[in-house]
Amino acid sequence: MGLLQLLKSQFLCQLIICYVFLASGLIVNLLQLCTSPLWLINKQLARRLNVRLAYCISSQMVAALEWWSGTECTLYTDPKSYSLYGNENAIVVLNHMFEIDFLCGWTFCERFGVLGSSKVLAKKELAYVPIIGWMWYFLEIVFCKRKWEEDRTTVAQSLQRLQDYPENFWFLLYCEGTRFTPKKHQISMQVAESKGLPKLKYHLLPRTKGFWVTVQNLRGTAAAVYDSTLNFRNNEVPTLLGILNGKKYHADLYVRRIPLELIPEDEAECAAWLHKLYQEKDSFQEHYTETGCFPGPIVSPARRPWSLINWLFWSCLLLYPLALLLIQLISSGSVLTIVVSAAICYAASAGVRWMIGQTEINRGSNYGNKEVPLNKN
Ligand SMILES: CCCCC/C=C\C/C=C\CCCCCCCC(=O)SCCNC(=O)CCNC(=O)[C@H](O)C(C)(C)COP(=O)(O)OP(=O)(O)OC[C@H]1O[C@@H](n2cnc3c(N)ncnc32)[C@H](O)[C@@H]1OP(=O)(O)O
Ligand SMILES: CCCCCCCCCCCCCCCCCC(=O)OC[C@@H](O)COP(=O)(O)O
Repeated sequence: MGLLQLLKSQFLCQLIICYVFLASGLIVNLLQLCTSPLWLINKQLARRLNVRLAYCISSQMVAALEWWSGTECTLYTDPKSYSLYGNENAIVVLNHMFEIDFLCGWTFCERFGVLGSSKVLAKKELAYVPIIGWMWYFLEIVFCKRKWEEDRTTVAQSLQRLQDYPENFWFLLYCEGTRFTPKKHQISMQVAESKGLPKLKYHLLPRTKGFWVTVQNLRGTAAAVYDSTLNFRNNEVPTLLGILNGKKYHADLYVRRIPLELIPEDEAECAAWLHKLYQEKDSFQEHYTETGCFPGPIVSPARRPWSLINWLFWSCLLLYPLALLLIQLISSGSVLTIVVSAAICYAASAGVRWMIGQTEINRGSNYGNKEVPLNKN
């Protein structure tokens, strides 16, 4: 292990990174809150400001992936489509198998200049995660309860609000609705069987309603669906804790651009189209397992310095007062102040650990875990 790698694996370094993330995140959340009156006066300006403020938070996590862990991300795509990435609105359909798949998604957003504005159809529980969830509120992220009776109107309304969004955005949709586990896979394949659909090996059966409602409400707003399939080299199982430890991974992403006009408007036909798409995605994963690469040419965009610059900016801004505070604390010699400060540090690190826990599959929800009564036709 090299000296740098040893340094990266030190708890103190990770604590400092988390402190910068936490403190800057709360400052940004506060600034976002201050933009509230602006929404009434100049909504488009408020949106543009929030895109930049959100970038300050999400790009720190991207910097951790790209610059701290040195994780490499390779893009397999058609060079003709490549020039359109970042220059149009798009719906991104991604497989949901890895704890850091959202972070790899963010990395590609960063490389194509749409990180601050990118959106997702997210489970409601994530809205309450401090910093990220609060940031999403100001980004007009679409939340769902994963209860169609309630979601059908709220999701459609939230999507319609994006029709005049002033910046290009990518809208991420995990059609599987939850992360892959062997049990969820087994149950969803029972559902597939009962519906007469072919079995999938690497994906859960996609939930089609969210896709249909998204496509219908973003017609005329988004130009295409980016069908994206992600995998990691050497059967790695990447985690956010691994990233913080400085572990380097290698992500491969295969993206196909599908113009929105090609997607059927009728709900049943749209659902059948999505099922076919997932069968194709499954075959790409099979190809990856067998050959170690996706089909198609590699056109990888280089990482940009902005996420690193943003990170260094916040680190300089926040580490200096922290150092002063520590010096004052130690020189004060007050046991009570030291104990209280240690307790605050402990609470903050427990809070960050809880946030990291939100990304862990073994702490995931029970959605898709329950056997459903099947009507075999
Ligand atoms: C490459 C570049 C990347 C770019 C990245 C861009 C942006 C990044 C931005 C942000 C990154 C942050 C990432 C944060 C991640 C957070 C993500 C999440 O929170 S994922 C969870 C929430 N999202 C979804 O669930 C979306 C998919 N779900 C749907 O679309 C659902 O339909 C729904 C709208 C949520 C409604 O769900 P509900 O369960 O109520 O209804 P359904 O109709 O779906 O379910 C009933 C239906 O399903 C059948 N069924 C039953 N059991 C199963 C099962 N186990 N598997 C599959 N199907 C099942 C059942 O028979 C019913 O069938 P039918 O429709 O025929 O009646
Ligand atoms: C600079 C780096 C500092 C890092 C330290 C702090 C890290 C804090 C990280 C908080 C991240 C919170 C964002 C959570 C995004 C989780 C995405 C996700 O994958 O959600 C799962 C859902 O899709 C499905 O849920 P399940 O039904 O599988 O359950």
